Formats: sequence, structure tokens, C-alpha cells
Amino acid sequence: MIHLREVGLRSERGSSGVDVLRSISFDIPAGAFRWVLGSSGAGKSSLLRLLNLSVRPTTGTMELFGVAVPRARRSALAKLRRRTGTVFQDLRLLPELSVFDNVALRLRLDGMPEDRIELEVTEMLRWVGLGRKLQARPPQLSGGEQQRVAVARAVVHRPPLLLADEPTGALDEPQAVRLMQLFLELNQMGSTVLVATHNEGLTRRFPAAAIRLERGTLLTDG
Ligand SMILES: Nc1ncnc2c1ncn2[C@@H]1O[C@H](COP(=O)(O)OP(=O)(O)OP(=O)(O)O)[C@@H](O)[C@H]1O
Repeated sequence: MIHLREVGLRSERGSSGVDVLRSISFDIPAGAFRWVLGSSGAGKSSLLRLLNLSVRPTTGTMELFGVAVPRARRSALAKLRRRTGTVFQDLRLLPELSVFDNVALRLRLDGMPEDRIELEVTEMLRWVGLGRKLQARPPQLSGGEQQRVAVARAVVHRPPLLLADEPTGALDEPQAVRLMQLFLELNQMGSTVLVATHNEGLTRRFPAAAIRLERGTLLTDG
């Protein structure tokens, strides 16, 4: 359900371009779990940005949920975005909104009734251990707590595609393991899950196939 063929991504930096990703081809079946591995600067975040449609491939073809992305209509892309949850490396929480409202935002945009939102968001935030912080604002939280809000926001609508960019960077080992269990639960319910990480302890503890990048090229897939 994710097909990439010869995908390249070139970013303009000053007057010269940089090949951030080069000739990437792989297929990931629906419902799979993949680690996304590689040293700093290898292109992991860039690959996830392509898959969550923040950027478009410069070359090659990409198909998500049967939609050929470079040619798709805006409405098809909007639908794809709604089916995707992303944990951004820089979190991107809205500092002026409460923890509850940060997580509820997506469900409100989808038109879910407010009483159901109340239940879903509260349960999700309890699950990540933030049941007592519903009304706090992100700047009042620790880095690890903010990261858990970002995870709750990404998974609260049970997206068919979850993309997580270094989601455990600010967490201690037990919290990281707990979040992985949440991701694997989502995966077992049928979501396709990609997690980019440097955390080797975690990849050893949860062995799974990996997309391994090095300086913008694919080393192994599987
Ligand atoms: N918008 C951009 N303009 C120019 N270069 C970019 C841009 N985005 C990323 N790059 C470059 O592309 C390369 C890959 O970056 P990327 O953030 O995808 O790596 P990463 O594997 O996620 O690294 P890290 O593990 O440190 O987060 C880096 O050399 C980076 O400097």
C-alpha cells in the first residue's frame, strides 16, 4: 500500500540544490511495521515528510493507499492526510491550547460529536500517563510529557498510517517501551506504522523489518 519507485527529493539550499533522497524504491504492505534507521542526516525525516505529504517527490513515483501522489487531486490528498498520523521530531504542539485541546483538534476537524471527543481524548491522554494534565498548556510540561501529548495527538483518530519521527527521544526507557506498545497495538489493529529512531535499545527489544538509509540512499528494505 506504500509504493515508491526511484523517488528523489531535492532541496534548494542557497543557490545550490541538495539531493536529500536519491532513487528510493520500496513497497510496504498495508498493516506492516517498519523501523526507519540511519545515522543523523541520512534522510529519515525527509522520507517521513514525503509520506505525510509535507513535500512532494522531485523525481519518481509514489503511491499511498492506491493514490498516485504526484498526480492526485487536492481532495484526494486531503483525504490521505486525514488517514495519516504524524509524530513530528519537533512536536509542533500549539502552545496556547490546553493538552486536551491539542489532542481534540483533529477529531473536531473531522466533525466528531463533542461528548465522544471528551471520552476518546481523556482515555488517550490517560493511556500516555497525562490524565492529570488535561488542562495544562504544553510550555508548562516537561520534554517527555510534551512528546507524549504529540503521540496522543497522532494516534487519537486511529490512523491507517502512523509516521513517528524519533518519538521516544525525550523519554526514559519504561516510557519508550510503553509508547512502542501503543504503536504495536495500533499496528495489530491494522495500521501501517513507520518509526524513525536512533534508539538501538528499542530496536533490539522490538525486532522488526527496517528501512535503512545512508546519505539519502536506501541500504536495505526488510
Ligand atoms: N529543507 C532542506 N533544505 C536543504 N537541506 C535539507 C533540507 N531538509 C533536509 N536537508 C538535508 O537533508 C539531509 C537529510 O536530513 P533529514 O532531516 O531527513 O535526516 P535525518 O536522517 O532525519 O537526521 P536526524 O536523525 O538527525 O533527524 C541532511 O543533510 C539535511 O541537512
